[in-house]
Amino acid sequence: GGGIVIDDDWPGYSLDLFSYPAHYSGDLDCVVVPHGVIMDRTERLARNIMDDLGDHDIVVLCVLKGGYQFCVDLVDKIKALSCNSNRTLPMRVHFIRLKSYLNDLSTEDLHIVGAEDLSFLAGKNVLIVEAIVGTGKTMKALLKHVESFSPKLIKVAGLLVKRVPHNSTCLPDYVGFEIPDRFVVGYALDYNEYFRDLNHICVISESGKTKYKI
Ligand SMILES: Oc1ncnc2c1N=NC2
Repeated sequence: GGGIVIDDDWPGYSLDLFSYPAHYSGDLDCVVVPHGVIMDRTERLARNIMDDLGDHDIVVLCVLKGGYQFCVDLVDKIKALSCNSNRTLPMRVHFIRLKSYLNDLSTEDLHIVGAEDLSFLAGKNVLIVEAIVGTGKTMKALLKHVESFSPKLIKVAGLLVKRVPHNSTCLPDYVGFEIPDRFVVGYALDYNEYFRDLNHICVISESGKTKYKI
């Protein structure tokens, strides 16, 4: 399923109801997903993942940069489950870099850095962890690349899935939230490298886009 569905016409939470860095005041419109809700949803995703993949070595493939916070928290939740159950398994984490955004526009060229040799994936359960899936183009290219190293199976965990026009069918296997097609920042999601130090997932304001435009 698509996780927690946030409708297009939902106005979001007022920033006055939450704590957030003072240096971003005026740069954000609203809070879409508060940090606490992200953590609770991630805890349940961890259980679903363990139910499906918990029988064989897992290699987590963290897609940087935006995915690092979700990956840290998801791996922590999986570890917590592992040490409380007799069914434990070694889990490795590998980091790859996808760069495909300048300002808030997706650029055509997708280059995968740090994924040159993934031969250690052969025969493993691979969990690709990505913060946000839009058109699915990036995800599709990455899946094709990972498949070429013949893993035992590949699953994808996406914290956010954006409802975008002509989005490709490839939806993550584990979805945190389905959100409207608006540019969000926070929880390691950036706009020109800013807002990664924001805990909540928020919609950037027009003045914020102007302020940090490259
Ligand atoms: O909304 C977004 N915010 C940050 N980064 C990305 C987004 N969509 N694709 C990449």
